[in-house]
Amino acid sequence: MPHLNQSVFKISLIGAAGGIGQSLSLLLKSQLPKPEIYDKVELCLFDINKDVLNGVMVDLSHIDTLYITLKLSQDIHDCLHNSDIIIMLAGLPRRPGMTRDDLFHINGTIINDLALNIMKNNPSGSSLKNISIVSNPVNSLVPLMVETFKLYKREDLISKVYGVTILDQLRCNHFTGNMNQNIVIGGHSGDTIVPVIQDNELSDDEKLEIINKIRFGGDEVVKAKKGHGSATLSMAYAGFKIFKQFYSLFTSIETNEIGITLYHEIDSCAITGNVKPAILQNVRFFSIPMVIGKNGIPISFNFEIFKYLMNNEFYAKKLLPTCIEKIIENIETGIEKSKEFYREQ
Ligand SMILES: NC(=O)c1ccc[n+]([C@@H]2O[C@H](COP(=O)([O-])OP(=O)(O)OC[C@H]3O[C@@H](n4cnc5c(N)ncnc54)[C@H](O)[C@@H]3O)[C@@H](O)[C@H]2O)c1
Ligand SMILES: O=C(O)C[C@H](O)C(=O)O
Repeated sequence: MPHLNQSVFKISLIGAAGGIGQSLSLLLKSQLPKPEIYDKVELCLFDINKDVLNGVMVDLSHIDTLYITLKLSQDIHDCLHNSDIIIMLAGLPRRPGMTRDDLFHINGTIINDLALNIMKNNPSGSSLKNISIVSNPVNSLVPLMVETFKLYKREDLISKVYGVTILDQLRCNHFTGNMNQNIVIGGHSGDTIVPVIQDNELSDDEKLEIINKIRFGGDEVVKAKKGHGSATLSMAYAGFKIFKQFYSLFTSIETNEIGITLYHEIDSCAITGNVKPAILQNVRFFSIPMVIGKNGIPISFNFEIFKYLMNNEFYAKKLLPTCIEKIIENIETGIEKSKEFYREQ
């Protein structure tokens, strides 16, 4: 709950000096509306690249949304302490020829450190409501963080961890030329991305052509940037859509729940809603439409789309089994690594 005197809603951006970090900071500082149940918003920026971060901070500070203050954190503890939303953008982006899984070795270590620091700075009962992971590989980093919280018996944090997969939805809208008809579920890399194209006019081959454009949209950007990183601008725009929704959930009076599609643990026992389909029996994490309540935790998952998918051979026999095989492998990679880190600590 906000404090009575000058209550502050704190958003922490880790990796704020990077390509996504700069653009997303701009959108948050310039576009977030005044909070209704807090007096002000603090955008807390952290990055190991202090020189760039300082420049970004000074630059952004001239934007005249006076109810949003900026803070450059010198250390991660200061940035995470008393946070309401933590947005994780830190880590290596891909270069041409790399897969997202190739980033796991380095970004996995960064995520593990972050998980330990989140636990240190946000005791049970703290204001923390949301931890969103943008860094890649999302499919493995989310399980790594969730499992770390489990190993340290911080169950209070588990359901607040989300993987940001919305860029695939934007690409789906772009490549199909349709904003509302098709949803994207699964994970966030190659075959684990499952755009559900419900257009009876298209043959399976025509659908597959569009699906592959969506699946490899990230590669298209990496190639076009010629070694200068991966998607940053479209990611910042996509991320802002999600964070604006979370912000409204937590800071406005009227919004009591939000409907959103994110990568999350789908085994949480506290969840009600329609039953997890049999085909996902061994899948612990998946991106699926869900409803999130005021405390930042899913109220229900919506597996409705599986009725369509299981009656459609193209999805039931081809796309889903390949997605599931790969996503289970990615999840295992994250979980095994968290156990390895735990044993070493
Ligand atoms: N989920 C998605 O859809 C999606 C989309 C695009 C990019 N990404 C991923 O997001 C991540 C960031 O991408 P980017 O283009 O902004 O990269 P970038 O290299 O431009 O920025 C990353 C920033 O992280 C900082 N950093 C590195 N280690 C850190 C640490 N331990 N603590 C704090 N800061 C640290 C760097 O100094 C840098 O400023 C990458 O892993 C990329 O693959 C995900
Ligand atoms: O492709 C990447 O490595 C970045 C991101 O995951 C994307 O989909 O653009």
